[in-house]
Amino acid sequence: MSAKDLLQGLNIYLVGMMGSGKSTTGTHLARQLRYRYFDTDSLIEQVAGQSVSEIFAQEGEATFRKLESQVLSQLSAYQRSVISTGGGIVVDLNNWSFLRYGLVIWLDVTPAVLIQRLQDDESRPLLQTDDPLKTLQEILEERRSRYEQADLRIEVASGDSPESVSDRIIAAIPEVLKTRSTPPDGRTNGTNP
Ligand SMILES: Nc1ncnc2c1ncn2[C@@H]1O[C@H](COP(=O)(O)OP(=O)(O)OP(=O)(O)O)[C@@H](O)[C@H]1O
Ligand SMILES: O=C(O)C1=C[C@@H](O)[C@@H](O)[C@H](O)C1
Ligand SMILES: [Mg+2]
Repeated sequence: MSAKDLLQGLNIYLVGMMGSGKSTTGTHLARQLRYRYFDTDSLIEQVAGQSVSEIFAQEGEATFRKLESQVLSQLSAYQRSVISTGGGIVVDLNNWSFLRYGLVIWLDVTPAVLIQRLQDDESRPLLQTDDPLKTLQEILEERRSRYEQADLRIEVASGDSPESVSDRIIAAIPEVLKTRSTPPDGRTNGTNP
């Protein structure tokens, strides 16, 4: 049976640090699985009528996080969707009750690779610091235990293309589904962090 058939419509949530490739890989993965594709950052921008950076600057991070949780809760009503999340979605423990509706996949990328991808990118408000590499290292250490709650961890090296990452996710799905139990209400038994 194919990964798509085995999934039976289960959503896939991509989590990981900013720049880990959630949005880029997510579009490939959705295409390969013939799933819908959603990106929580893009949906927040549509709802707010502002960019992520503008929301952080004008409303503050707390407002952004509230919008992020709202968007995530609404997405859990869907099936057959790949959902690329914002890098910080794993921090609020309440968000895990929604992430657990699907299969949670952590794209694990080292800060050294992340910085190569993001160094000229001004669209990540949390990285507008004097030492973005150090900031990435600190944020990763703060969040690592949350990312580790994912059903699957995919280590991504600097030469791995988004297509190859998507292929590896699809190849791993049968094994991950075997170890993931589903109670009668359709939600998973995963232990929240
Ligand atoms: N596997 C890859 N190899 C090389 N470059 C990549 C890869 N995946 C993503 N990139 C590049 O890295 C940058 C960040 O990728 P992307 O926006 O997908 O990250 P993200 O995880 O969605 O970040 P954020 O949490 O900020 O939304 C983009 O310029 C993208 O083209
Ligand atoms: O890691 C983070 O906290 C963030 C990642 C991005 O996806 C955006 O959600 C925003 O820039 C914050
Ligand atoms: Mg993204």
